[in-house]
Amino acid sequence: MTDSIFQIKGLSFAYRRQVIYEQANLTLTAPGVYGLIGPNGSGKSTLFNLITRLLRPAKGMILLDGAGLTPSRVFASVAYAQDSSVLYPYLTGRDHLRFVARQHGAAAEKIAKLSDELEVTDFIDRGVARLSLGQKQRLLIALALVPESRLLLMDEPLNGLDPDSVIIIRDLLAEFKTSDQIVIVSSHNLDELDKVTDQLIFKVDHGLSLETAAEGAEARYAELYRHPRKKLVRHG
Ligand SMILES: Nc1ncnc2c1ncn2[C@@H]1O[C@H](COP(=O)(O)OP(=O)(O)OP(=O)(O)O)[C@@H](O)[C@H]1O
Repeated sequence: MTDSIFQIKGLSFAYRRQVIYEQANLTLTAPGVYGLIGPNGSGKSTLFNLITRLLRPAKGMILLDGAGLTPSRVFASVAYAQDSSVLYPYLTGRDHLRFVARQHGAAAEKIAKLSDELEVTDFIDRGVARLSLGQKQRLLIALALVPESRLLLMDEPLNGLDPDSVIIIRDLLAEFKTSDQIVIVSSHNLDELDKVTDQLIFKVDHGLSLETAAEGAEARYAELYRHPRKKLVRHG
């Protein structure tokens, strides 16, 4: 019997010879918002792809509420706001939202509510190919929120967002602090992460480390990853 609600046990994964995870472990015991932090290319998107089974681990288990994440459990319990390449360029935002709502048996009013909250209503009937990066980003987040999944993964949700949109997402994430959903958000915007959570998951070496960074995400980031600047050699 375990009191973990989300657990990664002995996860190993490599792209050919590039090891990304080696015996990585992570245990989350409470719902809420968690920041996922690591430098470019360290393996954050890879982790989301492993959780959602878009990639298969070489070793290890990923458990949600004590049970392994099979494809049908991923469909039922995990929402993934990936990058905008998953959108169909010739379909509109409304087409996407209706499709996801139908797949998950969500009510039509949900689409209107989320469109309103994420301010996608103005461009909801426009083809995705004609949307800006920030508009696509807001649509992706609205899509991920349709099923009210137990586990919500957001890969760089603040990418390309203007300050107003950042505030919308920040307010939205704040609401998850008290819900029974588990939200894992990867972001390089450490100031924004600090505003929504102090529960941070750092990619360290080939593992994961859950910490409450009392001194803030940026200070901890510097300790973990920043290399001392090379001194400039002056000639002459
Ligand atoms: N399909 C793939 N085939 C081979 N290598 C890959 C593949 N996808 C990612 N990688 C490599 O794996 C490493 C981890 O990539 P990943 O996209 O998970 O990092 P990330 O932490 O999400 O990066 P970023 O912060 O830049 O988004 C990188 O070195 C990347 O080049």
